[in-house]
Amino acid sequence: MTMLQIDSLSKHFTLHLRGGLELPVLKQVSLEVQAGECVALLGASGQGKSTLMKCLYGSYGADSGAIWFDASAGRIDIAQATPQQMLALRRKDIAYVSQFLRAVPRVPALDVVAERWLQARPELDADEAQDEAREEVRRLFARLHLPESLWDLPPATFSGGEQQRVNIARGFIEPARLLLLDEPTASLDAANRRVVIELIHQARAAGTAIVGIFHDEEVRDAVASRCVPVH
Ligand SMILES: Nc1ncnc2c1ncn2[C@@H]1O[C@H](COP(=O)(O)OP(=O)(O)OP(=O)(O)O)[C@@H](O)[C@H]1O
Repeated sequence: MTMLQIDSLSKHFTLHLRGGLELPVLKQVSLEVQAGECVALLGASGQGKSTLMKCLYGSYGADSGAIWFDASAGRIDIAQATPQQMLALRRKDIAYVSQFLRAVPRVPALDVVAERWLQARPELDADEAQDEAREEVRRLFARLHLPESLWDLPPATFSGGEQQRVNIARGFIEPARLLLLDEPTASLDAANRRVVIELIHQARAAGTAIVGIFHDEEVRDAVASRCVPVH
């Protein structure tokens, strides 16, 4: 089943500090991703891999082209989606794991991740379901070897690798239809890289379509079903 269909997507940036110079970044990119596939984006630094990911997450608009996504509420063109539609997609259907954690200050790591589990279940009473959500998160934190002493603390002061694991937990706690992974293992040790590889295999088996940037070749070889150059 085609989960994502990118049709002739183009995007440029206008460099206002350089007299309005136009920098074309994505030039007629087309790509189809099936449910259960993991597509690794390839390309030298500056070719537009992260820009493409941000277009898929709806953070950037496009100049032309379409991003057809098979959302749970029906097919939608992400390139044309309204901010409200994008927020709804991000609550349940699309997850994004970037290298850096962006979390609301002072919220404990457990709740940063539990929030995603709860958002995907709007039918539940958030107060009543809180314990179940936290239990799910505890299991995943333990699997990712995140020290228990950190679970109730806000992640702002965590190390890079600890923050990345909170980010990974948030991306994987709830199976999304589309999962975007931007260097998910960049600051992890070998044991945690293996856990992330397992999580990616599980997500694929559950039918998630994955698009990722993996500079680590071993990880890329272990998880990608296909590699696609971006230029
Ligand atoms: N918001 C922006 N405004 C202007 N130029 C930008 C912006 N974001 C990215 N660019 C430029 O677009 C090009 C593509 O950047 P992008 O981050 O997508 O590359 P990348 O392939 O992900 O690179 P890397 O592998 O180094 O992360 C670069 O030349 C970059 O300078």
